[in-house]
Amino acid sequence: MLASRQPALTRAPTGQRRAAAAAAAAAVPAPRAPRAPLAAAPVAPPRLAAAARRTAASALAAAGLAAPPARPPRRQRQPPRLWLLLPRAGPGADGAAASDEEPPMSEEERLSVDFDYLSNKIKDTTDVLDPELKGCSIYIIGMMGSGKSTVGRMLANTLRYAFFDTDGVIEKAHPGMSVADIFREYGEEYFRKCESQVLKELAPYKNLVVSTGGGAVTNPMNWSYMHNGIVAWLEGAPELLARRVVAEGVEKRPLLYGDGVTADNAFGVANAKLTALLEAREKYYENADVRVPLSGVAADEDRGAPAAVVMYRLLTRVLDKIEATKAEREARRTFTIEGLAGKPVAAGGPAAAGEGEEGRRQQRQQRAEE
Ligand SMILES: Nc1ncnc2c1ncn2[C@@H]1O[C@H](COP(=O)(O)OP(=O)(O)O)[C@@H](O)[C@H]1O
Ligand SMILES: O=C(O)C1=C[C@@H](OP(=O)(O)O)[C@@H](O)[C@H](O)C1
Repeated sequence: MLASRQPALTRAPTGQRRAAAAAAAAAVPAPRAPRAPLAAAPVAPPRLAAAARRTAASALAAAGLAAPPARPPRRQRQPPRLWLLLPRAGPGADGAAASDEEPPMSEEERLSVDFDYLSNKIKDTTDVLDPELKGCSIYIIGMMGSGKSTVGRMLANTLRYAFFDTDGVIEKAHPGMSVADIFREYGEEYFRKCESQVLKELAPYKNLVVSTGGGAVTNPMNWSYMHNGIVAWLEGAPELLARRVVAEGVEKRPLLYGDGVTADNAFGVANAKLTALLEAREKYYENADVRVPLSGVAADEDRGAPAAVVMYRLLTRVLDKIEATKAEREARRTFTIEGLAGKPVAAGGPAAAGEGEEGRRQQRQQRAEE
């Protein structure tokens, strides 16, 4: 097995190392066969995909995390019940009821206040995206507090994917220790090795949503793992992120906490550190396949868009990306040759323009036009 051939967590004390290796082995079984990178990867045979789903579910159970619900037939799916998270639509939300004085509600605002509207949009987008994704995993990157874990969990439920949070997996491999404890006890370098190991072991699997730690993007090896799936960057202003991490308690995030941080200066310190970190890391985040803005409109301007809206934005951007990639591939496959009266020709020349009777008819017509 991968974990036993290659000690996963090399610097922990022996007892912990054994526990960590066992947890890592339980969390991520060895891949059966090496996988090609995403762009070239064929869809896994159904049995392999089902096996990956099963192993991911049992890995979750082994890690003490809730397994995703069994996947019901697509047609029986209900939209997620999110109305506790979002205010119900007010007057004017349906556009028609808006009075003359009220300006019409923008699409973005409507998504934030009209649960039924958002819910239908999520369902429609998921129905189109699902067959296009073909089980391709999604990796979520972004700074601390951008909502990677919150949105990732929601996304996994929506896509019926298994969910992994790299910080969470590392904590499970170190029973009783938080990320902050691991930083304090073994140092950041050790933590980064664990982070890489988790990404490496998850990389061969499909049907996963993986929320990464904010610093995972700085290691180039991690990109080689994450590029087995689609990488989405949750992009938000440091001030918004600082408000969130302070509200949650900065002690949880060792890079924002330390001597001299008090309740009074926590926001200022977090804001300054997040600003500096973002400046240093932006060039890495920019390698993402899709960028998902966190900005909110109207009443959400200060707190950012609700998590369900962020997830919807992510879904639409992933779909756009897949469609753009397909169109690009198609454009590369067909091109025109001067003198052929602007007729598109498939890659490989006129002989490859088409197959069967229609292909032969096209070739006859091209020859006649020449
Ligand atoms: N869209 C959102 N709107 C409001 N609060 C959010 C949103 N997304 C996340 N949060 C809150 O921000 C904090 C950090 O979120 P989390 O998902 O842990 O971020 P990350 O995993 O990127 O560090 C949590 O308290 C979470 O509840
Ligand atoms: O930005 C970073 O370097 C870190 C982000 C944290 O994860 P979140 O982004 O989930 O807070 C965690 O991995 C660790 O504290 C380091």
